[in-house]
Amino acid sequence: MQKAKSLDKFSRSALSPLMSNSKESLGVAKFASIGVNSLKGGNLDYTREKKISRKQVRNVSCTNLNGYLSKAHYSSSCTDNSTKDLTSKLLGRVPGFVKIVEVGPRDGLQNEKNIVPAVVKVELIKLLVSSGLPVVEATSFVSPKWVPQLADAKDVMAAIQNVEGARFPVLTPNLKGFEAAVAAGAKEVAIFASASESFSKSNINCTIEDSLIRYRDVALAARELSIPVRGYLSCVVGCPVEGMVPPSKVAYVSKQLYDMGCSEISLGDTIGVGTPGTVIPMLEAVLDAVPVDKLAVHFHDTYGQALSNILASLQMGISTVDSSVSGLGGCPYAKGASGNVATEDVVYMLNGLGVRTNVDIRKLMIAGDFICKHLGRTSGSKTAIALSKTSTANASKL
Ligand SMILES: CC(C)(COP(=O)([O-])OP(=O)([O-])OC[C@H]1O[C@@H](n2cnc3c(N)ncnc32)[C@H](O)[C@@H]1OP(=O)([O-])[O-])[C@@H](O)C(=O)NCCC(=O)NCCSC(=O)C[C@@](C)(O)CC(=O)[O-]
Repeated sequence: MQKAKSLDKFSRSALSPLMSNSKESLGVAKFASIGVNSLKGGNLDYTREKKISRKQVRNVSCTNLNGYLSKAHYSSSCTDNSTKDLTSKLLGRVPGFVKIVEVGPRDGLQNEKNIVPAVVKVELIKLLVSSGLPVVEATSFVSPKWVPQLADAKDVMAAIQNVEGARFPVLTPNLKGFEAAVAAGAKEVAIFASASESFSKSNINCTIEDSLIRYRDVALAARELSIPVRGYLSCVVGCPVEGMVPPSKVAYVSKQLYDMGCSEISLGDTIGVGTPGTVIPMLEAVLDAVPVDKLAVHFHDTYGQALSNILASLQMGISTVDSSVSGLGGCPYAKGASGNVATEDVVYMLNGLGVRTNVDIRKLMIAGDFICKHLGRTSGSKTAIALSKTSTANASKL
């Protein structure tokens, strides 16, 4: 029901102007080419399009980049009615507010070979919180033999007990981890299943069904303490071993996580192979099983597709997006997995769409700068790189 409603609205508002048949999954691939052709072919007058662009550029230049950094450059500044119509047709379902779940301190660092001292992790968390991020995943209570980088989970949690302004969920793979997390002061936890058998085995050393049995125990224990549980689902479009993962499998495991009481289910493209052509059919299937307001998306950016996939997800009504500052990240048990989509890039896109996040991109860049300096590498965020090159005069106005 939920999906029918959401997709109906989705295809009417977002896809229908560009798709010949929104019922066909394959149409998604057509979507791009039909869209481009019709725009080029005369549905939109090319000259007028150029004028609009110039006007937008004027608007942007007179606000010294602020149009791109803090508000929609389309919404208030653009007065052309037909452009507004097209914009609202294409972006009509994009929510007005998106909750960003920052996973940098956990997903971003778990794959780092050199141990990052707890004090650096704590400072990173504090900087991220001060940028306005509402949720910062702090660490994992997993086996230190499996993920040595996060063996200091207890110390990190102890140091952020008095940090206010954000929630700090932590990963717990089993009851042992859950109990340790609660003892360390965690008020929210996350469990992590997979839609691929091979990945389940390599990441948590058990089958999908066995992991669900374990996670039901964790969910039950959490319910008794009124602790919210987020459910991650990995490999939602592709697995490093099995290749393509069928949407029906993703929908099945999502439903299991939802039924055991997960307050949110985060759909992870663990190895970043998805495109809107595979992500949309996957989301269609999941929306059959789980209400849209319980879903989050978690894209790695291996093939540079993360922002397109996020936009498609927003157009389908999803309003929670995971990302990692400076694009840090990767899963030690997913061969080929690269960094998460960079939080700075997500915030920049959302600002451009007029979507609120309450995140201050300048402060976010300070957090990114801090951790990149510590790791001795350049940022994986195109936005951070571009903005750091703007003149000091402009940067001070961000
Ligand atoms: C699940 C296990 C523990 C099974 O690992 P196992 O070896 O099958 O577990 P076991 O029960 O046989 O225990 C082995 C040892 O680990 C200990 N142990 C057992 N549990 C814990 C615990 N919670 N905390 C601390 N220690 C623990 C246990 O006490 C024992 O210690 P020993 O007797 O050998 O000294 C292991 O496979 C594990 O820790 N896996 C975690 C892997 C991981 O963290 N992966 C990355 C996160 S998932 C991800 O990144 C994807 C995501 C979420 O970002 C979304 C996406 O992008 O797709």
